[in-house]
Amino acid sequence: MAVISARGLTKTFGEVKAVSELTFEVAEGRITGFLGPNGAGKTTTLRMLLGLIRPTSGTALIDGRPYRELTQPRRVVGAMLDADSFHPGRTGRNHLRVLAGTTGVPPARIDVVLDQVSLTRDAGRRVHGYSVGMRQRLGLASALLGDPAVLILDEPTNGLDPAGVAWLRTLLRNLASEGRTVLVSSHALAEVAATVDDVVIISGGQLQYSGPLSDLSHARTTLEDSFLRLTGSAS
Ligand SMILES: Nc1ncnc2c1ncn2[C@@H]1O[C@H](COP(=O)(O)OP(=O)(O)OP(=O)(O)O)[C@@H](O)[C@H]1O
Repeated sequence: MAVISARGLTKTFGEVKAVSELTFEVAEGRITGFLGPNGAGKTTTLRMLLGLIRPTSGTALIDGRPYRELTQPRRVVGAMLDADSFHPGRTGRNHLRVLAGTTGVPPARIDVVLDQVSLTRDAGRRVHGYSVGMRQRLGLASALLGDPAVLILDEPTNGLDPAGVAWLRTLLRNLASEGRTVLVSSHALAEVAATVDDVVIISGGQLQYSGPLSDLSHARTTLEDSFLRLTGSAS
């Protein structure tokens, strides 16, 4: 059974059909890139997977159940959608402490995830003084706090410097090799090509491709070539 599965997933906002009849699966133990041009419907899809908005029709399942029906959702799924949603007056460590308290995660996990994202040294600083990359790392730490089997990350490389991007690539690979399911949306196609096993590409809310990266990009065709062709965005 696929760990993440979308079946006929559709969302309309008034006149706008943001996501249309989307069907795809995301396998465990692999990194899957979720790609599409601006406005393609990626964030809307991720928000439906995470139970933040209700599909107009179709289903979004994690471990065979809608997110809202998972008994301990934070322990099953770690998500990073908006890395800028922290209380600015809290320190990084306090943010994680509050999150651990509300989600029933053992406090001992706080030091583990701070170390995992290399934020231990800055954990006592208030978030309003954090750089963009440090906020991204805190977002990742929050996603990892419940030691989840599934990670859903929206643009996690945003604001990371080149060393940070390389670090994230290794982190995601390690998480996948532990058997976790990793779904990552991104516009950074060269980085995606260097990181993922599978890709799901959408455009105009509709599925354009779902499958192994190796079927899309090879010696003469880059992921960017395929993306531009599949999404009709070639100029
Ligand atoms: N709450 C909302 N109300 C109205 N329209 C919305 C809402 N959320 C998203 N949309 C519309 O749905 C479409 C898909 O938006 P979405 O944010 O999912 O795209 P995206 O692929 O994540 O884009 P980007 O790469 O620019 O972040 C867009 O036309 C957007 O304007």
